[in-house]
Amino acid sequence: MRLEGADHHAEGDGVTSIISVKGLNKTYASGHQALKTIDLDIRRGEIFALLGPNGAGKTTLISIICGIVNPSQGTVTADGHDVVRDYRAARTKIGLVPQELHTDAFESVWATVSFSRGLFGKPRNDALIEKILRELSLWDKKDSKIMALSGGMKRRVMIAKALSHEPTILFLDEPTAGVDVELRRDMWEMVRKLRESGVTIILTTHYIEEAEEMADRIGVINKGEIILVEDKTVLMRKLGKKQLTVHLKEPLTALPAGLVDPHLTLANDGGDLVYTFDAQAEDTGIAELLGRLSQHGIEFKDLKTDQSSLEDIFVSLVRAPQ
Ligand SMILES: Nc1ncnc2c1ncn2[C@@H]1O[C@H](COP(=O)(O)OP(=O)(O)OP(=O)(O)O)[C@@H](O)[C@H]1O
Repeated sequence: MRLEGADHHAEGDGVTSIISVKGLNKTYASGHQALKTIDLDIRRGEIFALLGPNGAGKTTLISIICGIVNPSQGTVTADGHDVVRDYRAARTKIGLVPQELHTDAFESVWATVSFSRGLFGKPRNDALIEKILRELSLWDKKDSKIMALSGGMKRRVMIAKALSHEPTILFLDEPTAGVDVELRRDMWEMVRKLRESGVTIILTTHYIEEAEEMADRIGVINKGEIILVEDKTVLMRKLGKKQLTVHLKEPLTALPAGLVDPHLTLANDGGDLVYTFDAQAEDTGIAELLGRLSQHGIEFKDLKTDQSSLEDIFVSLVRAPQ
């Protein structure tokens, strides 16, 4: 679907940013500092995945951008509007799909979605609601009561509601939590279609595979700080390691002295030698390793290489001492 409002705001370096977060701090009344000086730009038209362990501050950050929680310090603009000073204008640019599905179970899909548009003070637009429902494969359910829908359909209704006032920014908080694999793939497809229509999408997820599959850029938040923002492909190239597993003919109880190397470990009760190397390096060291194995009379049955996943990268990032 084509949504309006594609006016551009320069980010300075030529890339246009739709959300700009500057010096954002949040300390709750309890004294807990949930966000520590966050600076973040979301580019217009991208799918941005925000990853972080439980309690890292994802919900706090999203809630501030959506104007639900007030910042202690700093500023946020959403599509050119300050989210505090210009709350109403900023809020109309944003659609939020929360994790919990709370809609009136007794209402029809049509009524739920069109009522939501009205809440933003937008005039009735049946053609638009029809378009949204068709895009989300909900059109034949338009007269169904929400309670009669499957979990996957209810989620679509939440997305339709969030899109009903034609936002340019869509937040999806854990869009596929508790959804089965097939539905998850459908959801990914739908999110891609939305992006093609010009909506900027920010999603939080616990399924790293989801970020790996969908995101253009990835931000990692840990203990209230953004510790990394990077293009997904660059991130995986830069931080990704490869592993070569050598399945040995005869298991080893220990590495021979001449083979001791920080990149080499024994696994699988001595049946495998695991060599970790930098896939980007000019010389991976594999040829030399195989030479050394033959010098020590170590024979192998098979070789296998694996690329570390985004999950491995994420775990190593949030575990690293800050
Ligand atoms: N209203 C509040 N008052 C006090 N502390 C809060 C409040 N809301 C959140 N926190 C605390 O702020 C920190 C960040 O919470 P937040 O919900 O933003 O994290 P999160 O990354 O979204 O976590 P999750 O993945 O578990 O939803 C946590 O330590 C949380 O306990």
